[in-house]
Amino acid sequence: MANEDGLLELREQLDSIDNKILDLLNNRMKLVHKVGALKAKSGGAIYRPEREKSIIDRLEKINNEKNGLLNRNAIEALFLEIFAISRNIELPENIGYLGPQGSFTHQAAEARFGAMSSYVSISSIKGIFKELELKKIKYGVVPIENSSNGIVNDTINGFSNFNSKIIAEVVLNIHHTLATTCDKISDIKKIYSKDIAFDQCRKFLTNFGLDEVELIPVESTTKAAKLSAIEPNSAAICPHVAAKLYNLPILFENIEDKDNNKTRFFILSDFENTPSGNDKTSILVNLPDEQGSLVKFLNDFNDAGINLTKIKSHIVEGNSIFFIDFDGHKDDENVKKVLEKHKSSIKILGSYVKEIKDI
Ligand SMILES: C=C(O[C@@H]1C=C(C(=O)O)C=C[C@H]1O)C(=O)O
Repeated sequence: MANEDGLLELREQLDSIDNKILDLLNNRMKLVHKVGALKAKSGGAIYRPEREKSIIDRLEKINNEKNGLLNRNAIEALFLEIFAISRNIELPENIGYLGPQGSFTHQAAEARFGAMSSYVSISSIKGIFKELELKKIKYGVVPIENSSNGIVNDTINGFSNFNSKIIAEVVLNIHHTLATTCDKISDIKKIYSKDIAFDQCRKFLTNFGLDEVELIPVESTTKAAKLSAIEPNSAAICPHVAAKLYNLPILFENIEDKDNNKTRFFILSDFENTPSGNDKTSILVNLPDEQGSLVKFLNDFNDAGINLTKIKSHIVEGNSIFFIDFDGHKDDENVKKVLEKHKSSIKILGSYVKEIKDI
């Protein structure tokens, strides 16, 4: 009983702290509302990733100085949700993601825009670029590359044909699950998934004798979960969110062969970020078909002290183009000069806060 009394007392203290947190959050939302009104007057962007990053950096620093119990991940999880709710109070805006519902892109969108936002599932990457251009959505979330399968061609094509800007990147660890209503692995007679996911889970399938059962490729892992949920003796290889969506029990988690399977996503919109001090820039480059043109181009970056972090070649309508990432913001003095010199062969896709995780 003495213990129980102690519990009641602690719970009273927690209740009183929660009441204060609620009051503080409401005060914060009142200020956010005023920021929204100012932005409405000036036409300023609602989502300011560089400001959000600087808030999280500041809070992490204070937390560490005070030996707080929270780590960066916890601070980020709490505050990204607060920011997402704040943005909805400033102005609710639609977010389009490459669907279907429960896809990894949906998961990436939720990681940045939180639970309260209004999401639209769009069935193709081109469709996302189109909806952005028509202003039917304010933000679009698309995959750009995966550590096992490389660059996503449809996204590069979208950048060549449309003018949306990259305003943020999100890197997700990709985990697959084996989800099924079967109690035993030996009851599974067929498995639904996307062909890429079968490839990424080969070892697991062989080790559990599942390479002999029928593997049925479908267009999405969400569809795989949906089909398996209603079909006895079947299973799905799908993300956690997709299994949850169809109440499909998860038999095994993290069944992918490589445990560092990551996908990088871009958040697209119609505005440009101001520098945050820790940015990356992405460009598309279409160089003249002459000897040494790529070497000369890259040398100019080197001479300006710019660190190139990625270069991938890609074919668009028979032309070879390069997708390049480098450290820095397009408005940094050294970057500006190089971009200006090559402006006829470059398309700037956006400058955005660099994610800590990389692929
Ligand atoms: C309130 C603002 O708008 C948004 C919400 C933020 C917040 O809740 O702190 C921060 C940046 C913006 O994404 C702002 O720009 O200051």
